[in-house]
Amino acid sequence: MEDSLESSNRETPPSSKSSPGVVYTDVNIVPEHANAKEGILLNIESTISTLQEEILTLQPRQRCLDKQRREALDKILDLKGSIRVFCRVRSPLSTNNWRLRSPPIFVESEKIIVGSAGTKKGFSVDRVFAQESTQDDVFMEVEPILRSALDGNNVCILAYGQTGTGKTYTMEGVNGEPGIVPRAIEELFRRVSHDNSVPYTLSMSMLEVYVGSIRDLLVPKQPSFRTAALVHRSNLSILTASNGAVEIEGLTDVEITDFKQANRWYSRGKRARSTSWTNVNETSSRSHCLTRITISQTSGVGERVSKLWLVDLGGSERLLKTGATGQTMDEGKAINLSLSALGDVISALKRKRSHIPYRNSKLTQILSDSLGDGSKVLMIVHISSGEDDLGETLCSLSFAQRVRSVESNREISEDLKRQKQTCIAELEQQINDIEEELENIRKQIKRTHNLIQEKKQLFPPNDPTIEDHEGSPRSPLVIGHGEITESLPTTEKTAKKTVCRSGPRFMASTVCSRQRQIAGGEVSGKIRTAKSVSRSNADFSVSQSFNLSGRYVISNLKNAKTNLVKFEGTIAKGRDLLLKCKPDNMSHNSIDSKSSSNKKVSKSHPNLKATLPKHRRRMSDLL
Ligand SMILES: Nc1ncnc2c1ncn2[C@@H]1O[C@H](COP(=O)(O)OP(=O)(O)OP(=O)(O)O)[C@@H](O)[C@H]1O
Repeated sequence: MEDSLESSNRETPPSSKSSPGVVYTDVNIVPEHANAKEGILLNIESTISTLQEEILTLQPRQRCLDKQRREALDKILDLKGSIRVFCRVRSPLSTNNWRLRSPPIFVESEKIIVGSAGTKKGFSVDRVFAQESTQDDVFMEVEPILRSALDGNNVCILAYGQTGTGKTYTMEGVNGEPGIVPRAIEELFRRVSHDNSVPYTLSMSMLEVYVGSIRDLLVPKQPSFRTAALVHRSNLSILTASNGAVEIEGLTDVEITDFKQANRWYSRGKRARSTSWTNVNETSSRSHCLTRITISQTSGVGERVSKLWLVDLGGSERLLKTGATGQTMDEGKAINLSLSALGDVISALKRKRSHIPYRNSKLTQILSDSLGDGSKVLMIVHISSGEDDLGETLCSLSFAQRVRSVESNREISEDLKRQKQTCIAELEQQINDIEEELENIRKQIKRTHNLIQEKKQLFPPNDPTIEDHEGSPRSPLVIGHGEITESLPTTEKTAKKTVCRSGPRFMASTVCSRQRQIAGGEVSGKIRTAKSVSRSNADFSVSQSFNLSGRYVISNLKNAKTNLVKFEGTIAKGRDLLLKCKPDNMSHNSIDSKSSSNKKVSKSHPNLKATLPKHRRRMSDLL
């Protein structure tokens, strides 16, 4: 038997010993050399396939851990309560020698005691930030709720309080001490760029509710827009879908791709806010300012959209004290009315009333899908520790108490409180452990990806598919002059890039743009029939946005299709030729790649969320 094999080997002329998948372009290359190279190549192919399998085994674990993390976070937020109230105290507003008097406010970690006229009154909140608290301290407590927004829940963070007590300071911050909004955006980007398991798209809108009207703060300022835009920005109306989802007609919604860009938009919005001078604050906000970050994530089960509302409420004020007259007084009255409506809504939600009075103000109407079931609400009540502000401080704390009413009515025992805290601490530890393991998995996946890339670099970067496409058939492996050319050009990852992500992750088309692209004429038709004072402006913006995103998506799909045709053709040839060399490996690779690239195509066709608004304008191209 051995003899016969040996003799057959001896008898076989060198040329016929070559693999059908190998072309010798240099006549001087001896077949043994070629065989050795072929062996190396197959070895590399096999290593790549092992590495790819390694990634495939890590990914389910990653998903499983992520699910466990979400569940633990949900439990924490449930234990803490879906509507929470913090209180931030600042030094007295008035400059009247306040240091000489004893401050009327004493703070504990979850309680504020106000002493007045010989009596003391205690108010419980979820967390108190004393005067010396920093922006970091506040953000640390806020941060977990942001994770909840990334997990798909609607989240609402509101700054409430007497005028001049630091609401804008907490939300916006000042130079060198950024507030919650910029920090939250930065944190979202940090988390999103870290998480390679799900593609996210973020977009941003800003509006103010000013004396009962809604104004778009991000409306573009190009001269051609000016007249229409001025009308438009103060005449937005609220639309509520049958499932309760809320949208604001014609509100500018910009896709944000990184923190810097988002910050530029945020600065633009801040500049457009209505502020004026009052006795207590030189730049008093005369409106409620709402920043909305829309988070869309695409996973195997479809698209999930959540909203993060960051709200700097107008100051609650005693009109006499602020010295407001005329327009400023009207603004103050409007602010007070809508704050009272907000208190009613939150209180009704806490008491699980069947009727929630959302429609009593524009503010509560806008936030109606982000205050109720499944949403997380955080209200930061601001107070001044000055004696002169005692009246307002008591009002604000009573408001806080009302918002927390149900829980504070049945004060839980110390024992139960301790148990709850232990449980929360355990869950937090669990989350930390999970995040540590997730981080290791992410690193491992990244390392493996890099290794795959390194292995691939052993193949020169020629693109054999181009020649195939042009009718010059090419064998999958070309060995000549010591060169090794990769025959299977497209890996799972590059296929994914071509089809799904020809731009950076955040540049992926948004739900709305994709929806518009598919719904096409239907969308513009709907917008045209919508009642809007600046209808022509809205139409223009929408169609402009549609054309841009439509062209972008269509060209991507065309490229993807062409690449797939090339890819499949090459794989078929490669498979036929290489099956003889190493059938198992090759068939496995090619089938894998093919099915995964098919998946990418269907993935690039988004699973549309029908309830999403079709009228939002995307202006990222204007930046
Ligand atoms: N905790 C704080 N530490 C330092 N400075 C603060 C703090 N809180 C507020 N300030 C400063 O006090 C001034 C008034 O604060 P801010 O404008 O944030 O109040 P506000 O509650 O938003 O008022 P309004 O309701 O009138 O808009 C600002 O100059 C702000 O920088």
